Amino acid sequence: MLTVTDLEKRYGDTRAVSSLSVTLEAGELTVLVGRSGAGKTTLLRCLDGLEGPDRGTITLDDGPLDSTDVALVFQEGALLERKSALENVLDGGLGREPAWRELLGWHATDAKRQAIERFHAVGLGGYADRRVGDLSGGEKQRVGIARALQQEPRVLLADEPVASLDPETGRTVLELLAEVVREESLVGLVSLHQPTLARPVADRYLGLERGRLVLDAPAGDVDEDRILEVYDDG
Ligand SMILES: Nc1ncnc2c1ncn2[C@@H]1O[C@H](COP(=O)(O)OP(=O)(O)OP(=O)(O)O)[C@@H](O)[C@H]1O
Repeated sequence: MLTVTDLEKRYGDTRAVSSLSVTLEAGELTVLVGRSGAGKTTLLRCLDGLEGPDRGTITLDDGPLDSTDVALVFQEGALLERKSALENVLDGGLGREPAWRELLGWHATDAKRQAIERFHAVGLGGYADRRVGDLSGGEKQRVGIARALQQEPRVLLADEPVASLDPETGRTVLELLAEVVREESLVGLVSLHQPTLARPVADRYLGLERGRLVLDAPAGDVDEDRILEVYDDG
């Protein structure tokens, strides 16, 4: 269980995240919605430890959240296009290997075996040696998810992971995220600009308006109009 209490992050006079408290359960995929500038990325960056909050606490199962427990999937996968899919996934786990291996870019046999298993888990069996630059957007995003899983996180975050994909491909990537969150019992939080795409797989919706949490409800209790209201903060 991930617990955020009274979180605040300011940039100058802008309160990007303001007095935010929320609890997210392991094994659930939560979808984070809100207009551009509402604070979604800032919240994800605070959870990933990329930003230090100005106030508030973040705990995982009652202990302080360690950034090594968190993996973030980026919009374009943030992969190295010239490297193979396998190398990209292995790089995801580097923080877990000894520093000398990290320096030399050598990977343990176990890590390679795990990475190959992850290719199958994300529906890319046989793609390990393919150059990432030659993959489609949806395939890259699957590699991005495999790379995040290679970090063996307890919290899986994704910032607009399907923004550049067509709706059908986006839907299948969201299904994959939901599947790994459930199977590996991760805390899953995904920001999206197409919230209804996630309807079949979302367990919970959070809505942000100018940094404040204005929606926090199980997906079954939230209809489309309620979600769209979050975007209507004129
Ligand atoms: N590094 C920064 N320096 C200054 N202001 C920032 C910085 N990062 C974000 N902000 C501001 O904080 C607010 C929240 O931005 P954030 O990127 O978190 O929103 P968002 O909901 O993720 O938007 P989008 O959907 O467009 O990605 C915005 O007003 C933004 O301009």
